Amino acid sequence: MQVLPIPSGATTQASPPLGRLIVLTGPSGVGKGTLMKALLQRHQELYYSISATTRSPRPGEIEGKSYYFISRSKFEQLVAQGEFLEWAEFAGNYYGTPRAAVLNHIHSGKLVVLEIELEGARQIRTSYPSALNIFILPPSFAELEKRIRGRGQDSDEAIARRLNRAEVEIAAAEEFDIQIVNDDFETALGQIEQALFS
Ligand SMILES: Nc1ncnc2c1ncn2[C@@H]1O[C@H](COP(=O)(O)OP(=O)(O)OP(=O)(O)O)[C@@H](O)[C@H]1O
Ligand SMILES: Nc1nc2c(ncn2[C@@H]2O[C@H](COP(=O)(O)O)[C@@H](O)[C@H]2O)c(=O)[nH]1
Repeated sequence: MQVLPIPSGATTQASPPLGRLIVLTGPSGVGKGTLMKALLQRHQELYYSISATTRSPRPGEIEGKSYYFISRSKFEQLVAQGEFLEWAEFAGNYYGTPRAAVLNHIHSGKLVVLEIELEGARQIRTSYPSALNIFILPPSFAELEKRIRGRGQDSDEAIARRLNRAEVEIAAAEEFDIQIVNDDFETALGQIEQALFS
């Protein structure tokens, strides 16, 4: 399995600095996407990997910007072709990180950020030990449920599936390099910035 090199800190003209893979994971509804959006607004040098999914678009989501929305058969074909860096089934749909774009940006020296669920984050941790893995926690389970419901974009059934899965995901937080509680938004964002840039 291919392992991404870690930036050495020492750079020469012959070998430009290599980028790094950053993974943001945590339960659905904890605020990963909102944190990611704010991070990308503040740091335009970051490259955000757009995932492929078999989930239907939510109102306002844009093809090629929010996700690449594809059929299950197309997704399975891409899996068979080795086109994903990682992939997983979550709450009844497939999600995956397109491999080529991520590797190209890493090799051109970018910090590449992924926002993915637990199983995919575990795959990245195994395949790319040099990746920085950040786990986002809610201040409480009740607040997590409030946020998922308040988002108002999933059916009751989808919310129930996500909350069931959230218990398993939260129990895995310590597997990752850094744990950040997204209680006060600006504090959590500052902690992510500190992890990335200091
Ligand atoms: N610190 C915070 N305090 C209160 N609400 C928050 C906070 N951070 C995010 N939220 C809200 O929580 C809801 C869920 O956030 P978001 O969609 O970013 O979660 P997510 O982890 O990306 O979910 P998913 O993994 O399902 O995509 C949104 O309505 C968002 O505005
Ligand atoms: N393993 C992967 N998980 C991904 C990817 N893209 C998004 N996700 C995660 O899926 C859930 C559900 O997302 P939603 O948009 O339906 O709410 C959430 O935890 C995302 O972070 C991916 O490429 N691989």
